[in-house]
Amino acid sequence: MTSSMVTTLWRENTTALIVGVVVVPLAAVLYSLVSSYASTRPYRHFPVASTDGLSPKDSWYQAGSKTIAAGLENNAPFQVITGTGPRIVLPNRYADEVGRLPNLSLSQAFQKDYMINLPGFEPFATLNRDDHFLPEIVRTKLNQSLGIISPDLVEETALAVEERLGDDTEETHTIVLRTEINYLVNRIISRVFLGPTLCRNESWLELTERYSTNAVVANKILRKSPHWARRFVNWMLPSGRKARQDLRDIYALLMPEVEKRKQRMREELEAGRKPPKQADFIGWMYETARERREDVDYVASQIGMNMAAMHGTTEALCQALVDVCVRPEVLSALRKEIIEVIGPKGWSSNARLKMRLLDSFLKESMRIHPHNELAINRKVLEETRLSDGTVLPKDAIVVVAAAHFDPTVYDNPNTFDAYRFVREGNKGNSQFTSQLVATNPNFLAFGLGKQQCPGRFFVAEMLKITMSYLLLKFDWSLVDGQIPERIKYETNIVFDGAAKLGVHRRKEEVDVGRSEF
Ligand code: HEM
Repeated sequence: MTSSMVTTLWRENTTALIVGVVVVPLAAVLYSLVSSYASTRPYRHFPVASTDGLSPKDSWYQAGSKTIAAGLENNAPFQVITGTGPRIVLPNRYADEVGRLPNLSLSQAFQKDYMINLPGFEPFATLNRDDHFLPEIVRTKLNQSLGIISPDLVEETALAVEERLGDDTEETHTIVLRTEINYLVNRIISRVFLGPTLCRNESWLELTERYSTNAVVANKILRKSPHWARRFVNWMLPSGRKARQDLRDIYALLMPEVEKRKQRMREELEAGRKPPKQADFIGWMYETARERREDVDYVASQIGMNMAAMHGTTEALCQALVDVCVRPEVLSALRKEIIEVIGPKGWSSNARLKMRLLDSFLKESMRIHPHNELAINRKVLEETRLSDGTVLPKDAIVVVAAAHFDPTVYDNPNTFDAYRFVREGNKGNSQFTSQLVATNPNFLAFGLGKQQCPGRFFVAEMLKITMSYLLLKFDWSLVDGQIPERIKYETNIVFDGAAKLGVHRRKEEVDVGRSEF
């Protein structure tokens, strides 16, 4: 090798080294910083809300509700600065219009909030696919199978309640509210999605609960971390590591079942037979994916679906029980209605529709204790001009404020009135619009418009069956007169994990486990 060749080789190696060690990482960091800045920069033309002299971001994290209230004082669109970037908040009068706009996306708004590109968050990614794979299965397969699902709901509720709360105890005992209700809901939902064997498999129930807790904790921390550092933070975080391990364990547990069910469906479909009419979420996913010729991560999708179904239902059921404890005068009226409806023949397909007071009570409970103060979370896919001229920039995230406490919408909005929606249903033609499952700008617990919650019919059925059980078979009481605390995070509100309720077995007046569907 000549000396000039050696020099050239040295130069090239050095250049490669500089490019590899300095330029590429620097460019990556710069790119991250620029995209991080771009995604967190406030939008032009929308005032930024804050309160208590805090910076906008601290104001959002430390006083989310007050920040929203401060912003709404001018009754015009404004923005808040969250950990995942600015968000435009629209007063409630925009709800109808925003719900109907075609170029806004719920899934894309959630993709940003739920770190879908990071390892360990795959179930959130499947839930929020752009092609609406899971919501479509709920809308088509699940909702059309409600008739065949109800007997399973009744049976699993009976078994799970008896196992967890006991059947013959004479003493009042205390339960950790969220833990018990979450177990019941997970088990009942898993019965419908996965059948009677897996839904009683303790490893499945434990792992799904643990994964969702770890993933939610990790997500909260990641939202507060700088955009560019999230991949690294996720790698180091104990909750992130645990969530990834939980996920690996769930894959090991569920994958053989997925293969078995896919095989069964394949055989049915290839033989030209219609798959049997039964609740089987994996089978439904297989059928839908086959029609669309798509690849699906069945395990991640199943967990994503369980989480979507479990979270709101657990909070709603916990809240309903607390509301019963605080308002014992409503309890006897609720029991009377349940006995009248299911007493003669047990559960039947239209029992749910006949429980008008329970329906109104549950709706009032969700109105007055919303799980989130903001609704209709959407990403703007194309610059959009609203009817009053407000321009929503492309890629902006928008949300709409609820009107649950607006005195022009609800009489005495701060008073819990179990009969509120029964009365409303008695007026004119509003029997349907006053039901728990009805969505409108005045009641946003299930969102509104094209992407409103497709699981709400299933929720209504499930809540009525479980509440009937829990109210006829048990008396409920506050522990030391303390109303269980709810914790606010940004504008989300959830029950404290340590909150407790007293429970005492009572003699039910009718056999609440009987059904004739
Ligand atoms: C009390 C319980 C529940 C509450 C409060 C609740 C609430 C919500 C809300 C607020 C949304 C967003 C809607 C929007 O922005 O317009 C949503 C979406 C969704 N919910 Fe529920 N939900 C509950 C239970 C369930 C259940 C049991 C299921 C499944 C069986 C489910 C499946 C979904 C799905 C798939 C979406 C996404 C819809 C889409 O992207 O088009 N939810 N839910």
